[in-house]
Amino acid sequence: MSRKKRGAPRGKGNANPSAPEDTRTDVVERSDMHNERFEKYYKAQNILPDEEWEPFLETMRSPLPTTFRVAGSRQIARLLSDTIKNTHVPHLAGVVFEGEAVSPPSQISWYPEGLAWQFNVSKKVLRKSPEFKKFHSFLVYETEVGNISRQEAVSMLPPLFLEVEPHHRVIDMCAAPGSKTAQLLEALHAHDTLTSSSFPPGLLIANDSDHKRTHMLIHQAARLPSPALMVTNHDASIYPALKIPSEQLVFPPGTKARVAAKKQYQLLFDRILCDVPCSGDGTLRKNLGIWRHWQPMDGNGLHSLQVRILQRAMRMLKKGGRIVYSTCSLNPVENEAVVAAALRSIPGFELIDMSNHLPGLIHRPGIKTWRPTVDRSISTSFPTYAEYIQSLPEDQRADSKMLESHWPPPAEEAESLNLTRCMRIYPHLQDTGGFFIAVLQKVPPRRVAGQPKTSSAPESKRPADVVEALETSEVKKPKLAGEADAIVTLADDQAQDLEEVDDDIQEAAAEEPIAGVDTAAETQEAASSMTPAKFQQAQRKKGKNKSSDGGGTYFRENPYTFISPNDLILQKCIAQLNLTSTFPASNVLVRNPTGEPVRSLYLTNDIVKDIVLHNDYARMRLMTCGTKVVAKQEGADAKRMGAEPQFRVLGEGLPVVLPHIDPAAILEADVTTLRTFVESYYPLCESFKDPFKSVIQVKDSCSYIVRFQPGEAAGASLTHELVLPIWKSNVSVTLMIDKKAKSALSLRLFGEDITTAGREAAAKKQVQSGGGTPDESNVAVIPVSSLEEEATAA
Ligand SMILES: C[S@@+](CC[C@H](N)C(=O)[O-])C[C@H]1O[C@@H](n2cnc3c(N)ncnc32)[C@H](O)[C@@H]1O
Repeated sequence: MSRKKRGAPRGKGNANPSAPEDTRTDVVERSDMHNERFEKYYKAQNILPDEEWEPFLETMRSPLPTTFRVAGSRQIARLLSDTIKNTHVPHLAGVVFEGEAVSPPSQISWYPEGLAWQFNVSKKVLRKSPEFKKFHSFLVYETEVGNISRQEAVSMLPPLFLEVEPHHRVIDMCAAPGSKTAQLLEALHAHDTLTSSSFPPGLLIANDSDHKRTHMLIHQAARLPSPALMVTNHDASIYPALKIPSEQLVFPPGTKARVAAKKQYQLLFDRILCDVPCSGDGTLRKNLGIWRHWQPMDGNGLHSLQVRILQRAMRMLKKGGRIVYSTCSLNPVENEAVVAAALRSIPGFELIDMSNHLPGLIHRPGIKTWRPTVDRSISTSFPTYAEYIQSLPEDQRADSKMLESHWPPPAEEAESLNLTRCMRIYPHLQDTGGFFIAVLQKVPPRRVAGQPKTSSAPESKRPADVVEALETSEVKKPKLAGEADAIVTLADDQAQDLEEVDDDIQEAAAEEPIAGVDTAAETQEAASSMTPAKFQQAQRKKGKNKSSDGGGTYFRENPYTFISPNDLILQKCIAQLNLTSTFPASNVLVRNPTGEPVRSLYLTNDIVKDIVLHNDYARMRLMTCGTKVVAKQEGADAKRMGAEPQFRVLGEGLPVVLPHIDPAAILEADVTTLRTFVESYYPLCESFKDPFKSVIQVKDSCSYIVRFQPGEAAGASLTHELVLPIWKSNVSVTLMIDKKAKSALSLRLFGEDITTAGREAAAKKQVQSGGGTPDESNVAVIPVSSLEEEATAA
């Protein structure tokens, strides 16, 4: 019988960002895969017709197929997907392991352009079958370098329903660990080419309330460096209103320039993802411990936070904008109930029908009625909230943890909310996890013939009494450790900030700055009249008086300082790296207490710059923004050259700066040259063949960019050009890419890991498996180290 480890139910630990992750690893046998409460509760919810109940449970008990997405820019993704289709799949077709046929990977039918794959192969096959072993190491390496993202199939859905475009302003409210953030970033960078990254005009803010988990986001995002990315660390339900300068907006005719220049506007978003913390019972197939611990009060307890996060998102959305609300729970209390509560409390939104958006995706409509339970054992349930409240002794009513919004709205209203437009994904339908998605739209401005574009459209209001009834009833019940109150009161607080900036024309006409937020003038004044260190000190002081959001901890990150385009070091860098006049020198920032360009330079696009300049970074709880493109070369070689700092383009930042590098400064090379670079850490200049050898030998010690042209040689076929950074020392040259990226490249080009590290690892394995002493000629003398260390040593 197979033994499985228990994983952390999604959202359990997440709901409380300060709660430690559940890392217990108790073992769950297949015979333990039953939970009476689960079955009783979901049968009562009527989520499935009777005849589907057994297939549903049976699928829940079977292992989830391995699924992955080919990531990166579209062109890279297509290329890699073609490699899988044309090289790996034929190689894996017809594999027989221990007498049984094993199916090769197949494309997920509903994923656009066939860029997502799945296979159902046991670990034993992956480890022991030579064919699958090779495929497995291909996956491992490509995952390491960010070209492949292992992600549950259903988790790929929300970004697809958001339909992000490069100009969109997007926020991912609960983003960590960041698999969906990566997808959103890819959509923002859809116009990238194989070798260079675009500067999309749009924005992606990836937020998570858990400070530690925001570092996962930063790590994940480093795989697709973007000048349009910001990572913040806030409680999404009270996400602060961010300001952008007025120049970004169109003013109605007649607006005085003085008024326009003074005005700050709240940044509203085109697309918002609310992939909220949830009880996670849709992940039962991989988080087997849920079988033991599932109980309905988890969902009941999360409902309030989920509503508040969705309400906050609705307050931050542009007219015509779109929100995707998703959970990996099947519980209507965390799904339709949340959507209904949010729609009832904030007018002007509607659920949109996207049931045909992904042909091939099988899903079921949202449900219009459900039956919340009020105790762990599901022994009591009430058809309506009123009946439930009546059942309680009067002195206990105020302490009840259940809200009216846990119950379905009256039938007629449930109908008018179009809850059936929500989408439920059940595991047995397409061999996936369980999932829920709702797509909400803020009703777009209605254009009246002859009216100017900036005019405000009338809100499509739901009957005021309905909304009021819901809000009043919720306000009356402070429950769940103060959460219930917050559903409405927090949203209302912020509504004062936000609603007046809802319509373009109103925004432009209003003279008053947004209530409750520092004005940009204040921030700019503070920033310009203080050194960054003093500014940070002032923030610290502020922090002492008022505990911050996002976990209530004081915010300790370094400040962000945009350096002058005329800064001497920046100018030197521009000259050294042969950057042309198109390089956006005024969008370069540094992150350190002094605000000097001492180590690394980051590049942002204009909207990120505007946000950083007009908002207090500590109030934003900004963890990072833009992308690191240039770093000071710290090696002995650089030091030998005197006090003059030397800078080099970072591999991760190269696609972003490449369009701004003088083409004449880019060195040309072929596949044979590439092989020499891949085979050793520091190939001597003389070990290359001409013409590259003569070119590199006479170069000064410095950072250079090499363009490797497509071609076939040295046992490899390079199908597309490759542009990589190198560092030239006195007599040797180093390829400045991470050693894992180098191994991945080697595998892709040469079919094996010919890097020093790869050969060392293979030799070690050979010794361990009793294969004898490795062939000395194949083993490098230089110990395996990270590339940063290698570069330093160079
Ligand atoms: C379901 S996970 C998100 C998964 C993520 N979207 C992805 O695709 O990788 C929920 C996340 O919400 C975060 N979270 C929990 N409460 C939050 C809150 N109040 N505000 C923002 N994030 C929160 C958790 O830390 C967790 O990372």
